[in-house]
Amino acid sequence: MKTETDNRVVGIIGGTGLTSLAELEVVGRQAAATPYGVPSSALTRGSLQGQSVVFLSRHGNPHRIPPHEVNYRANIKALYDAGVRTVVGVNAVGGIHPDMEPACVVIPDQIIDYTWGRSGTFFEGDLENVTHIDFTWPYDQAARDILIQAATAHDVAFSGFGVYGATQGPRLETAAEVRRLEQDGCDLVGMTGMPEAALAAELGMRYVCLGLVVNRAAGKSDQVVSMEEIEAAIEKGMSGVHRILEASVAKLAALTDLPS
Ligand SMILES: CSC[C@H]1O[C@H](OP(=O)(O)O)[C@H](O)[C@@H]1O
Ligand code: HPA
Repeated sequence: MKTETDNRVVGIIGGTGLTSLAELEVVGRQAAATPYGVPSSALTRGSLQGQSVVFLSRHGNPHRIPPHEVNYRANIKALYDAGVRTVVGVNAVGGIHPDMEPACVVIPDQIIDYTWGRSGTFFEGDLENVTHIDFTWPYDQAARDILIQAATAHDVAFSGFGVYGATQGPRLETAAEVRRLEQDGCDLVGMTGMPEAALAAELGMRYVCLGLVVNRAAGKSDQVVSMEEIEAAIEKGMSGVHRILEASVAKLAALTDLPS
């Protein structure tokens, strides 16, 4: 597996419902190691629509690692070391905004972090300079535009905006917690968006979230959240995620100027 820097390699982090990428023409698998430990899964390098891609399964393959125990630093550093400079984080999310119905794709533009106790920075220890990265726009706008164009061109129902509320999990939220998230301005809720996005930014990588709404958030429908509902939405909506990924990877790789 190549390890030199290659801006043209796109990293895809699969989440719930995406532990592997069946359409990837696999050329190699690497059990990577980093100073922060081992990533959640082996890195799978392959070709997607002719584009060089590295795939990593956030919760492991099979899915065994809960959101609060994911080694986000190892995942991002392993992708970086594999030459990835643009990352698509695929996330299952709960819909808070009325338009965010199950099986709808969402490409958020903002995030609020409610997680705690996670190792959320590469800047620690004996540093010569304390570093405070700019994080005004957590998701890369050029990459967002590419995903939005792909969703439009391929007739995938999507929302091209939204504030992702990142909660600690692994339990789902109470209805009151979701009301508070809504009052804070959150449109969708998930458990893994942070610190993943911030760590990618710390390493100067482009990062974008491709969300799939798998349930209405707690208290936002007549029913409580069930795994059956979530599995049905994944079954229905994941094909749209695959279509967007296939249509986007080459364009994402062509984004050469990395964010500062
Ligand atoms: C009830 S599913 C919750 C699980 O799904 C999401 O994971 P991911 O973002 O990796 O797709 C959510 O964050 C939770 O980890
Ligand atoms: O409702 C939710 N809350 C938090 N994380 C989630 N991931 C999928 N659905 C949800």
